[in-house]
Amino acid sequence: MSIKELAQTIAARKGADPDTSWTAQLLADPDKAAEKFGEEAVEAIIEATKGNKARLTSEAADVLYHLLVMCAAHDVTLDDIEAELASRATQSGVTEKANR
Ligand SMILES: N=c1c2ncn([C@@H]3O[C@H](COP(=O)(O)OP(=O)(O)OP(=O)(O)O)[C@@H](O)[C@H]3O)c2ncn1[C@@H]1O[C@H](COP(=O)(O)O)[C@@H](O)[C@H]1O
Repeated sequence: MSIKELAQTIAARKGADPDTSWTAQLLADPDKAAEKFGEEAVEAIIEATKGNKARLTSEAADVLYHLLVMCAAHDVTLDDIEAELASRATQSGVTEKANR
């Protein structure tokens, strides 16, 4: 699944029944979504320092999923994040030229 498809799936869970959807449960509780993101980030750091590639891949997927859910809980979309990244790419190009 692409990150775009994952973000669309998460957005479609807004207002869904929290009893049948983990995503809906987190979207209904933004602080819990933030807490889960923090836990997953720490788990990814631990696997990275252990050098376990398979476990890091799994934890990285958890991090991406929970990051998108946390952002969606605050109405921050993948488009918003991509726009921010695009603006940085432009800024960094300017900085690079200025440093030449
Ligand atoms: N990518 C995910 C995803 N990754 C993790 N999780 C859930 O997040 C919860 C917490 O994950 P953890 O790994 O922390 O689980 P844990 O029990 O703490 O296990 P450990 O890692 O600590 O050992 C679990 O219930 C996982 O099932 C996810 N739940 C949903 N998705 C995606 O979201 C879609 C919609 O899901 P629902 O909202 O559940 O329909 C799914 O089809 C998936 O594509």
